[in-house]
Amino acid sequence: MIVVAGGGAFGTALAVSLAANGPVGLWMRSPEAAEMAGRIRENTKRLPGVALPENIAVSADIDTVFEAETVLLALPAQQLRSFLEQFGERLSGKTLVACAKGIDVETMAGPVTLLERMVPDATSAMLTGPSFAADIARGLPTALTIACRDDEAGVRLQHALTTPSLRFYRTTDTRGAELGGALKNVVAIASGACIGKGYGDSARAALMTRGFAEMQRLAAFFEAEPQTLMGLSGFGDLTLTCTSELSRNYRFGLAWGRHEDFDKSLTVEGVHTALAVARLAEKEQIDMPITRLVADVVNGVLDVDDALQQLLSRPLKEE
Ligand SMILES: NC(=O)C1=CN([C@@H]2O[C@H](COP(=O)(O)OP(=O)(O)OC[C@H]3O[C@@H](n4cnc5c(N)ncnc54)[C@H](OP(=O)(O)O)[C@@H]3O)[C@@H](O)[C@H]2O)C=CC1
Ligand SMILES: O=C(CO)COP(=O)(O)O
Repeated sequence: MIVVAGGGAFGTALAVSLAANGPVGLWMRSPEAAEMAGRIRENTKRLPGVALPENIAVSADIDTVFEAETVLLALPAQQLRSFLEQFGERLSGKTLVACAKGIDVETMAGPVTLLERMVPDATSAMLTGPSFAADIARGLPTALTIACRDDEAGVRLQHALTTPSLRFYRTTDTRGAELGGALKNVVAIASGACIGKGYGDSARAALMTRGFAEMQRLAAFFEAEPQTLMGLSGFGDLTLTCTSELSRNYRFGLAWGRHEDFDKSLTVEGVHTALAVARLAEKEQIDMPITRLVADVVNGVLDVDDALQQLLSRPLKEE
């Protein structure tokens, strides 16, 4: 049986979709939340309004994760390392699929890299691509990427995870998949700020394009395949996240641009990823001005208005 570890919006939505194929487990860390979701068949805190099919077994017992052959790890990127520190040994030999989009601030590693380092004898993969939990849970058509270095395991996962509404494309380029998924969140914050500030759609298109150039530069440094960045996990997710108010990263940027508060309990992966990538880019001398400015605003070194102005007044150069 497949077990989804992490009962947030995304984990719950994936479990709902996978339930169309057969029984699936959903592990939540909170016994109270698991008990309630199991009883009323709804995850009211993280994915309200979506009924949980009867063949989803909701549990807070971590043994249900250890008993599964395939585990989808649907935790925020900054939580994955501590989860693996705690439980990694019990996950060896399994197929582990990271569903987080971000770069760990402490180690500057993406989710698959963390899995490979911390559970070396597992088969590590990543599920990514343009997809809102709300859309998946409603059964709307969604195309995703499954990235796995071991292509045979990738084929198995592609078939096991495909449902009538979720369609998986496959790649062995895990590095490109994790970088695209992480970096698009940073550009989405900048895009939200641009719209929130009232700079308009043309300015956003420019930001998205220059942001994509940054993503490609970092990916090239890590020898990721250029076509991965052009695909669902890069360009596809960048487009979705920079243009939809369903995105928390985009809405966080909108609030920045409007000088409004933002709900701190929401997961906004781009904030931490901007800090990690800005440090990495500085260390490796990679030109990533949008990421740098988002990180400067996060760190309180610049205010949003100054950051956007700096972007607009960069030296003239070739495209
Ligand atoms: N939501 C979406 O549309 C999409 C999300 N993603 C990615 O999925 C990842 C998760 O996001 P999402 O589900 O939306 O986030 P949510 O904020 O909805 O939920 C995060 C979940 O992780 C749980 N959690 C946090 N830390 C731990 C831990 N140490 N051990 C166990 N559980 C933990 C939380 O538990 P608790 O409730 O107890 O706090 C919560 O249920 C992110 O990387 C995101 O980028 C990818 C595509 C779409
Ligand atoms: O990754 C996502 C869409 O593909 C979800 O975006 P947010 O995390 O910004 O809500």
